[in-house]
Amino acid sequence: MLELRNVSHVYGNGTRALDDVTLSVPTGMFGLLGPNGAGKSTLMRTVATLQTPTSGSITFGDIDVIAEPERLRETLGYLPQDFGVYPRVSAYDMLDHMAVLKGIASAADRKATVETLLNQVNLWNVRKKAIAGFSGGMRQRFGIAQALIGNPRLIIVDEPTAGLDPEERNRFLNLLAEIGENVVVILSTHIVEDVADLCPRMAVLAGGKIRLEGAPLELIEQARGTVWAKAIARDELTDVRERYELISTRLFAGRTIVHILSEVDPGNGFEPVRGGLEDVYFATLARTRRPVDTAALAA
Ligand SMILES: Nc1ncnc2c1ncn2[C@@H]1O[C@H](COP(=O)(O)OP(=O)(O)OP(=O)(O)O)[C@@H](O)[C@H]1O
Repeated sequence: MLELRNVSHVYGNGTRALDDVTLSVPTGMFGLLGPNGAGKSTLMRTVATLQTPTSGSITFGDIDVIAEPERLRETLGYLPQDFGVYPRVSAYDMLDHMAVLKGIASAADRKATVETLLNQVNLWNVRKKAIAGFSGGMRQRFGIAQALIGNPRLIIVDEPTAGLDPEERNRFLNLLAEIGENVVVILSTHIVEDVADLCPRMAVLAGGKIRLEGAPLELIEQARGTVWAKAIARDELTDVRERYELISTRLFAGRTIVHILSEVDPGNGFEPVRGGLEDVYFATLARTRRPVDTAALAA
C-alpha cells in the first residue's frame, strides 16, 4: 500500500503544484485522472523520488519514501511521461544495459530477465532493432519492459497512452492489466477511458488537490440523478452554456447532445441519464471551477 499524507509541493516560482494531497493506493491498478497542469507529473515524480515535496509524508509498506529514497528505488518501476532521447541501440542491448544499472550482475540472470521481458511486451521479434526507429506504441512497450526490470512492487506510468493509435493503446492497456494484478500500479492520464477500462480505484486531481476518489462504478452510481441530457440544435449551445452547468457535448446523428449537471430536475426537455465515468470526471472538474460560495464558508 502506498500512502501519501498532506503532500504539498511549491515550485521556486511560487506555483503550488500539489496542495495537501492525502491518498491511499492499494494493490492493483489505480487511475490518477486530471487535466493538463493538474499536478499529475509532479505527483508521479515525487513518488518516484525524483523530487522532494515541500511538505508531507509518503510511505510504501514499511519504506519511508522521502527519508529512504534508495530503498524505494529498489522496488520501483517508472515510465516517465517523456522518456527523452531514444538511442540508436537495439532494444535487447539497451534492456541489458539497464538491467546492469538495476544491479542484476550475473550475465545469466540478465539474459533470462531481458528475454522474458522482451517476450512479455511483445518486442521479441524486433529485439535487434534500434529503439530510435520504433513506433510510439513500441517505445511505450519498451518503456514498460525497462520499468519491469527487477520485479518492482510499485510501478508508475505517466500518461502512457497519449499519442497511441487505438490498437496500440489496447495492446498497451492489456499489458498493464496483466502486470497490475499483484503490484501497485499508478496510471496517470487525462484519458477517461484508460481509467474506466482498467482501474478498480481512481482519483481525480485538479489544481493540485484530490477532488474525488473511489471505485469508478461507485462514483458513477453516486452521480445518478445529477446528470441530464438533451438533444439540441447547434445554435442553442450558447444559451445552454449560459443557463446550465454544461459538462459535455457530443454529436450524434447531426444533433448536439448536451449533458448538464443539476442536483434538481432542470425541466425544459432534459432527461435524466445514467452518466458514465466521463460525466463523473467532467462534473468534478465543473464543480472545481465553481466560484467559492463565500456565504456558505462564512456560515
Ligand atoms: N519545474 C517547474 N517549475 C515551475 N512550475 C512547474 C514546474 N513543473 C511543473 N510546474 C507547474 O506545476 C503545475 C503542475 O504541473 P504538472 O506537470 O505536475 O501537471 P500535469 O498534471 O502532469 O500536467 P501535464 O499533463 O500538462 O504534464 C503546472 O502549473 C505547471 O506549470
